[in-house]
Amino acid sequence: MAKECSNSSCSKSSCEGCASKGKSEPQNFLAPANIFSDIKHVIGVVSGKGGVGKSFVTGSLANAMAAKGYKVGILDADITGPSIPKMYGLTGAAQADDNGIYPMETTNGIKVMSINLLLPTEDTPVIWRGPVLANMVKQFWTDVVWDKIDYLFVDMPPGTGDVPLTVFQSLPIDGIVIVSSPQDLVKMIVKKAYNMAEMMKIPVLGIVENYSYVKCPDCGKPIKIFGESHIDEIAAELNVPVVGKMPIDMDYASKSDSGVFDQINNEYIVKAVEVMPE
Ligand SMILES: Nc1ncnc2c1ncn2[C@@H]1O[C@H](COP(=O)(O)OP(=O)(O)OP(=O)(O)O)[C@@H](O)[C@H]1O
Repeated sequence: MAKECSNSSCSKSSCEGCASKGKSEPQNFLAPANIFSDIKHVIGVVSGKGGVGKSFVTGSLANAMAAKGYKVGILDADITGPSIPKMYGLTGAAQADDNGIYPMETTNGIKVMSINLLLPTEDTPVIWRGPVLANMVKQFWTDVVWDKIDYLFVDMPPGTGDVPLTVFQSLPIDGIVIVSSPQDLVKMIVKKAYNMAEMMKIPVLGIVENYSYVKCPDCGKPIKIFGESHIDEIAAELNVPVVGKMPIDMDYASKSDSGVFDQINNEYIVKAVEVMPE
C-alpha cells in the first residue's frame, strides 16, 4: 500500500503543486550480508512456474562462471523443492560456528547453501508457511559465511510468492534471468516474472528457453515436441534478449541425476554468460 503523504497541508486528492511531491523514497528492506561475506554480484534465476529447468540453468551459469576463474556461489532459495545439492552430489550437514554457517563446496569449487544441507535427510519434507520459508532464505544471506564471491546465483522457487518477494527486497540483486519453456501460457507466465522484477526495479538480463527441442538420435534434426516457440516475440515485446534455447539433452539429464553436474559445460547458455554484469 502506498505510504500516506506526511505533509499536513496535503489535500490528498492530488499531489500536484505539493512541495513533497517526488520526495518520498521507497522503503529499504535490504538485509546486511554476514560480516565474513564479500559478494560482488547477486543474480536471481526465476521462473513463473515449476519444473522448467531453473535449477538446471542456475547450475549451468555457475559452472560457466567458475570455469572462467570466478569465485561462485549458489544460494538455493527453493526451500520446499531444493535440487542443487543432489545435482552436485553434495550430502551431509553444513558446519557452523560463532561466525555463521559454512556453505559446502562442489568438486568444481562452487559454494552451495541449501536447506538440504541442514536437514537430517534429503527426503525430509519442509512443511513451513511462506513467511518462515522467506526468513530461512534471508538467513542464507545474513548468516552464511560466503567469504569472497564474484557471482552468487540465487535459485528462486517458482512463481511470485513470499520467497521471491523477500529475495528481491532483502538481497542486492543485480539482475535476473528468466527461464521458461515453449508451452501454452508461457507469455502470461514470462510477463508475470518480468512485471514482478520491473515493479521491484530489478533489471531482467535475459530469457532462457528450455526444452526448446530434442535432437533426433538418428539424424540430429531438431524435433519441437512442445510445438513452435513464441519466445522471440515475447522477448521483443518486453525488450529483453533471449540468451539461450536449450534442447532436452539426455547426457545433461543423466549427469544431473547422478550428482555430477560439475561435469556439465552447457554450450546453450553462452549468451547468458555474456549478459552477466562485469
Ligand atoms: N535441457 C534439459 N535436458 C535434460 N534434462 C533437463 C533439462 N532441463 C532440465 N532437465 C531436468 O529436468 C528436471 C527439472 O529441472 P529443474 O530441477 O532444473 O527444474 P526447476 O524449474 O528448477 O524445478 P522446480 O523449481 O519446480 O523444482 C531435472 O531432473 C533436470 O535435470
